[in-house]
Amino acid sequence: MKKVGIVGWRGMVGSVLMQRMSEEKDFSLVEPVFFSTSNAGGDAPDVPGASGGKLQDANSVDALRKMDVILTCQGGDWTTEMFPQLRAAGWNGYWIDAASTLRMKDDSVIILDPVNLKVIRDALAQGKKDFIGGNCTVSLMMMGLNGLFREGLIEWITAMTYQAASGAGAQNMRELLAQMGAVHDSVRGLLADPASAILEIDGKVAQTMRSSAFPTRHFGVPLAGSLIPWIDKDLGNGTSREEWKGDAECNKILGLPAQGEGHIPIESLCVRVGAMRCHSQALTIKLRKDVPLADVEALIAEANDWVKLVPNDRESSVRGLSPAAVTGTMSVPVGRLRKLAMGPEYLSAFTVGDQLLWGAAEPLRRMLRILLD
Ligand SMILES: NC(=O)C1=CN([C@@H]2O[C@H](COP(=O)(O)OP(=O)(O)OC[C@H]3O[C@@H](n4cnc5c(N)ncnc54)[C@H](OP(=O)(O)O)[C@@H]3O)[C@@H](O)[C@H]2O)C=CC1
Ligand SMILES: N[C@@H](CC(=O)OP(=O)(O)O)C(=O)O
Repeated sequence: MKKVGIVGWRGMVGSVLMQRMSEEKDFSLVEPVFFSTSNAGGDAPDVPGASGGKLQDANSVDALRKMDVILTCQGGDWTTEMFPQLRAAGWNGYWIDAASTLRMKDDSVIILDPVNLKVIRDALAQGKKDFIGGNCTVSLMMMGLNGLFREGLIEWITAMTYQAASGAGAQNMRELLAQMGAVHDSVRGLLADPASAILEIDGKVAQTMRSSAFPTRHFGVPLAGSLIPWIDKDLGNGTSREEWKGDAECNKILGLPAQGEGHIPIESLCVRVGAMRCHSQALTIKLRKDVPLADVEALIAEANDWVKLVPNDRESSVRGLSPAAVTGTMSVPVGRLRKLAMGPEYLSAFTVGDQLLWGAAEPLRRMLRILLD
């Protein structure tokens, strides 16, 4: 059995990964070895098929190099620190990672097997060893539009995103809830009185959100009752790093060139909203040709086991196409599909997905399964 070193298992993405690996009985197929950056020597978690044992030191090259596979959700800083040391020490195992650090390196493959299994298999055949999970927004968009990508029908895309607090980390999810609570607390009395004036309530809410006592340590600004129209670093050219990833990662996942012929331009405007762990995206798609809407729907619906076509009517959309409906599930609904007034090649779509499942943990555990096949 392959020795699989699992790093970052108690973090937010790691916990979801552990959950999914348990559900799918992945632990019984490998010899799992758990690592910690903070508690080496402590008790390893109990998992089906491998109980007991002690946590190994995630900062020890000697301990890590005994592994056949390293599966990490520990974060980019740890990858930056440990990955080069391990490879320099001659370690030749498989590296499966959630962090963005190595995604765009020539030697690495961005993994999303329902979309790019061929790219992954070709890379394995070439002896590549570094397999990196994609950005959550990109992976979810590609799961939803899998059928159109597969048929080569997409000329370009613009994505307007509505990204959940979880994408910024566990502390940010907590802060969003603290902000919601602070807003509610500020008008609790007025809300209890049915005769109170809505403009007074609204004024108090605005005052609370703008006050220095409002909990904004992690987001920097209010998110509850508001939104944040910037995610990740400022690249200095009017785009955010999150927006840059849309184009760069999507093309790399598909094995397409970074620019020029064959490249699919993808423009984004990425926005943080007060959802917990589901990213949503409004997409405008330019098709390479006029394809009947019924054919587009069929291609989307049949592309993989998780995409779900939502009829473009009010009731189906508000019930089935929201973070509240999708959170904690593997489903990637796609709806609001219609041709646009700009011409028969222009299509609108809206998609939602859990950014900790298909957006982060799931592609990693599936990559491990591919290695075990
Ligand atoms: N958040 C997201 O949406 C996504 C994240 N990723 C990537 O995944 C990586 C990990 O992200 P994420 O899971 O959010 O990181 P977390 O901060 O939740 O966890 C990372 C590590 O922090 C340590 N830690 C310290 N205190 C705690 C605590 N109280 N509870 C749990 N862990 C703690 C743990 O290491 P130890 O046990 O060694 O102390 C843990 O493995 C990042 O590289 C990120 O870029 C990728 C896609 C999406
Ligand atoms: N940046 C994403 C989350 C994330 O971790 O992305 P990446 O894996 O590309 O760093 C978000 O905030 O929603």
